Amino acid sequence: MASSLSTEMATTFLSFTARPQNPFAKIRTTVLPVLFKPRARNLSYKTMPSSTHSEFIAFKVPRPYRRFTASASAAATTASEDSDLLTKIPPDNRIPATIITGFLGSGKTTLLNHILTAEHGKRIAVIENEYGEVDIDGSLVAAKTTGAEDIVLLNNGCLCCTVRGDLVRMISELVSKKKGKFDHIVIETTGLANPAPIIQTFYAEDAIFNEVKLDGVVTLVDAKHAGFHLDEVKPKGVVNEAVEQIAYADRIIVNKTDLVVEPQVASLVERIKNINRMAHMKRTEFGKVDLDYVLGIGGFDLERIESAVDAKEDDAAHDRHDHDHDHGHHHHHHEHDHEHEHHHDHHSHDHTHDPGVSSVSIVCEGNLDLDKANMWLGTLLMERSEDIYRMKGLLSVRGMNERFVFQGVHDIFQGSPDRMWGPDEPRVNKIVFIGKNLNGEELEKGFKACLLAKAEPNGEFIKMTPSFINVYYNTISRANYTPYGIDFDGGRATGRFTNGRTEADFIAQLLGLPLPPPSLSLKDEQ
Ligand SMILES: Nc1nc2c(ncn2[C@@H]2O[C@H](COP(=O)(O)OP(=O)(O)OP(=O)(O)O)[C@@H](O)[C@H]2O)c(=O)[nH]1
Repeated sequence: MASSLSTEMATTFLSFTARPQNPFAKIRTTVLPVLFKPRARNLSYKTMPSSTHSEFIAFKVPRPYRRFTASASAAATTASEDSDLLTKIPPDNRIPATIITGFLGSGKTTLLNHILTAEHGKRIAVIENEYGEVDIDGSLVAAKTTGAEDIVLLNNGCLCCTVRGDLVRMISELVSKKKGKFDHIVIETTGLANPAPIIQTFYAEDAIFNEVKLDGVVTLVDAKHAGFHLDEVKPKGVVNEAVEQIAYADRIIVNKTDLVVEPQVASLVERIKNINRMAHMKRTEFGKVDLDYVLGIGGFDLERIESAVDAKEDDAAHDRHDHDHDHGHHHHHHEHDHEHEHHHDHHSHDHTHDPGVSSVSIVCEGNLDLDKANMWLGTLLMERSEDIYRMKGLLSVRGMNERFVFQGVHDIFQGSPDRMWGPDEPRVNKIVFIGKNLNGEELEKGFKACLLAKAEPNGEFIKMTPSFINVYYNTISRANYTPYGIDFDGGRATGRFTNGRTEADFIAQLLGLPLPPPSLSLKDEQ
């Protein structure tokens, strides 16, 4: 039972990968729509009209997509063996793509050249985005003889704005014409690019999503000039690209360290950490890093989540109250630290003077109630998806023997089961949020409210009153699967959110009426 249940959860979580047609669209959530949009069973992908107040997407993901959202773990495959769903998760064979970003002059092209000239045996296709009519960087990038199969230039606009469509076309063309001839795509953005829309392109566009997976975002930071750009106060509504580029990074390279003294680098590093605790950071001169530091990062980078959270805990232990007002801003820079029940429970929150962009991490032991988590996350994304730049985490879900890992970029949410929890391993949830004006206490409170009471053992199902019946909606909580209905006549899961008969069934029996039909058998006109 546990394994079919976990498969079902996994399937539903996997299908949370929403790919809105317009990544700039204000709010779209991958979670809540399921509660709002009934009868979506025949849709492969549907967006409600944008004129309605809620731009929800409801979709039932067709099988082929599942393979792409899962980083198929052995555990997931094993767990699915006796299920009619996800019986086998094929390996993710999509072509990895790396985005190299960073402010003007930070060393992107230098790093790219390093990648192209190094020995790594990979055949790399490069997409170079140069803003302006004349292709300057193109001629600076190591030529084709270096091993890059293709260097494609997009030089009539910025990738994140005007030429996003070109990027989609270019990647599609690369894939359709040259598939098999290269192993990796590297995209260098302009120095003024906001990475968010570029990242979203990898999820939002079917043509790309089905063939290419985003491997990671690498951000170069100029050790000498970054502070100045981070300080820059932009007009209301205008993003500070330097901050955004750091916030979305999976890897941060603090470059040009030869131009500054150590304390300057150290203070910049601290500042970067306040914006993004999740990314791994390295200091370099002329972008000289090991190539596996920038290529082959892998979407979830779980180790990073764990170490980000752990490092944060260490920091918090050493420095419970850290007040820092160095730029005359009235930001209350402080650490919140809450010890709850035992030492694992902790969240931390950094406020910085960098337009309110900061990281929040939550660590707490316990098992999640999926209905509650679904609702909480859905509501959170509905209300705050614009401000939540990135989130990553690993969760302990009731009834699921595997760790559930997820990541999100604004309203895009993607997750899959990971390895099994160890027999004696504490089931600790770890989440990191990066975003604007995050309230750590509120996030922690919301998350903790989704945990089961400690008395409820993992995997035990409690008789539930059917507050709603949920079969066709794309949600984690399905009433048409075991163990629901185990006490019903014939032990069938009938779409009743209960072990057996519902109040309506009892009333029907008392009145001598046939039992109300389970929602599974409802026709549209019913
Ligand atoms: N001193 C020093 N110079 C560097 C380093 N890395 C790159 N440079 C130089 O800095 C200048 C800009 O480097 P690029 O690699 O072109 O930077 P970029 O980020 O591609 O620049 P844009 O395309 O303008 O955004 C070049 O002259 C590089 O040689 C470094 O670590 N130290």
